[in-house]
Amino acid sequence: MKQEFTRVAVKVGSNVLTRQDGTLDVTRMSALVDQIAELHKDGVEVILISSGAVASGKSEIRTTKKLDSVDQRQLFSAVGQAKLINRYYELFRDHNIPVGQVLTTKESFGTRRHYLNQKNCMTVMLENGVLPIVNENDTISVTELMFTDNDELSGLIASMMDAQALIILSNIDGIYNGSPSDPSSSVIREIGHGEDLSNYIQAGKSCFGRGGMLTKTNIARKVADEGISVIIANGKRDNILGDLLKQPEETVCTHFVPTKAPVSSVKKWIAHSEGFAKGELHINEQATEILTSDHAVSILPVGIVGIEGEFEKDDIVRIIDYKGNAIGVGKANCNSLQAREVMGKHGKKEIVHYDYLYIE
Ligand SMILES: Nc1ncnc2c1ncn2[C@@H]1O[C@H](COP(=O)(O)OP(=O)(O)O)[C@@H](O)[C@H]1O
Ligand SMILES: N[C@@H](CCC(=O)OP(=O)(O)O)C(=O)O
Repeated sequence: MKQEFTRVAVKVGSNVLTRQDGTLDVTRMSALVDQIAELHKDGVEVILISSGAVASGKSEIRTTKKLDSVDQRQLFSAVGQAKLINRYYELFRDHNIPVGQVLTTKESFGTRRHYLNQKNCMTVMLENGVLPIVNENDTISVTELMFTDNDELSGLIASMMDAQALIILSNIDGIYNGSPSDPSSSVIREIGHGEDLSNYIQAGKSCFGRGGMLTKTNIARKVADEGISVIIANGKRDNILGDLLKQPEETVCTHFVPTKAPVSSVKKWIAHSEGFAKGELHINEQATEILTSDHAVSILPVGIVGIEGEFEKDDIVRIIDYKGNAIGVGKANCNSLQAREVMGKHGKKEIVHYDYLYIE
């Protein structure tokens, strides 16, 4: 069945854009740009999340002394991102498509205000026919401030921009039900809600990639659970984007089937904000039971048995069940001092309202 998407996020991994010797594969880039331009002409809004800054900078610079990994990444990405965006600018210009660069950091998703600022920036670009090309700002994102990889970033962008589909292009046809190098394994074509893939995923990743298949599958599931179709496919195959959208049945890929439940914009933001949690709410067995059922409930002080960390009103807090497992995240309705005062008491206002709560 032909897919009728009007807004898609396309993520292109480092290894799709990089030749074996580490140089930028401009032929591949050009082929992908032609395909995206085709979608654009068909009226599909595309947001491109492109890796490749570090890899393309590496081949430009010869360092005289040995650099540590942070210095290398900062140096190569500073040079490489300029080269990458310049290439995209020229390639899209041949199709009369204006492009704009959006460089972001994990921190820029941490507060709702920053989040909405970024959303507004990309919305206004799309409204004016400008194709956003997004990457992490690798020059200033280091260690714990970094995204795991651009899969994580692409999930946030697809969710934030209410894309109907996220297409993750890697150097492999999809997720295999065994080692990809084993001839007896094959690509899993469809993955539904709650399917456990941990037995299939190997720890290895391609030589220029950062996260590997495990982060891809975790992100893919989370995004699909927000109602967005996620497709993992091979960006090195000719005309892959056109084939995925126009003849999906005949095109090899892994499709994470989206859940039907609509998810509000605030909940989508909260779902991806685990990394910004400032504190923890520990809840009792009864509260755990009701929160993990299908009921829409808020977290009341009476169900809280412990509070860790210091947080302000509107900060993100992690929800920990009575067995000590992290089961979700929410936006606190008060600061940690006020929460401690009412903890365990009946008849008090909720600490996390249902609309600002995401349980996995
Ligand atoms: N079950 C699996 N199916 C497919 N690929 C797998 C599997 N387990 C591990 N991988 C590895 O994951 C790699 C893709 O992830 P990654 O290197 O992060 O790519 P990218 O740079 O495109 O994000 C593949 O090249 C493959 O080596
Ligand atoms: N932001 C980095 C890419 C990070 C990365 O390697 O991501 P991925 O392609 O998902 O493995 C860059 O442009 O070099």
